[in-house]
Amino acid sequence: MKIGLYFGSFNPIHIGHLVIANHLAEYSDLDQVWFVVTPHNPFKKKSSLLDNYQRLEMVYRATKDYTKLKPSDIEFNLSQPNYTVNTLAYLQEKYPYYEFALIMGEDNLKSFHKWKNHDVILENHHIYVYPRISKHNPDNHQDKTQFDGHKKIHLVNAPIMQLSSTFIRKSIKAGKNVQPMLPQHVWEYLDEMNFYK
Ligand SMILES: Nc1ncnc2c1ncn2[C@@H]1O[C@H](COP(=O)(O)OP(=O)(O)OP(=O)(O)O)[C@@H](O)[C@H]1O
Ligand SMILES: O=C(O)c1ccc[n+]([C@@H]2O[C@H](COP(=O)([O-])O)[C@@H](O)[C@H]2O)c1
Repeated sequence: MKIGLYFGSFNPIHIGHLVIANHLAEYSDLDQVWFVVTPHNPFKKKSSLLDNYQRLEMVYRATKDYTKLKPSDIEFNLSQPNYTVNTLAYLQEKYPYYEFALIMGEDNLKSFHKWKNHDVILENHHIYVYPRISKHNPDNHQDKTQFDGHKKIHLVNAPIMQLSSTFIRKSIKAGKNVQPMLPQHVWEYLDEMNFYK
């Protein structure tokens, strides 16, 4: 079975994440997509981050109606900050019969050379890259990366979703209605818990 791993803070998970994951589960050779909730992204500050289990709960609620999409708390008990190479090694040992691939936006591919042991990741795993307009490159002219044409990197024609968790958090704080940007069950939970206000 081929599993695509979609790593993120998911603070909160939004419909952009869900559309991408569903596209990969339905239109690529991946059998399932796992949302791996990262306790601490090595490149991000921890402030404004909700508790791990609250972010996991939102991912659980967002995915419970989709058989091919699953939440994963695998990084909660691994050492922090969470380096993807370590998580992949742990998962491969725990599930030796599964084939794990990475899912990332093309903006992330541009900084992939800075990830810990990225060469080891590429040696052992395929990466599915979907189009994404970078905050730093809004015209989206295609910068070359050292990974262009790499045989383990697969470009996927998923829709471009211009949403971010940061935008949603700021909007909630400013009293805006964010309901259409979130899966319904996530919005209900978030509203009930008064998150990000
Ligand atoms: N609108 C989107 N379309 C496609 N991919 C996205 C979108 N938003 C986030 N991602 C990607 O999903 C993964 C998890 O996202 P993450 O939890 O960091 O969300 P985010 O919306 O970018 O968060 P934040 O605004 O808090 O930095 C990352 O690989 C990120 O690049
Ligand atoms: O392993 C690394 O060195 C590494 C560096 C930066 C990011 N990551 C992973 O990539 C995920 C998405 O990153 P981001 O910055 O787009 O939220 C994040 O949740 C981490 O799991 C991993």
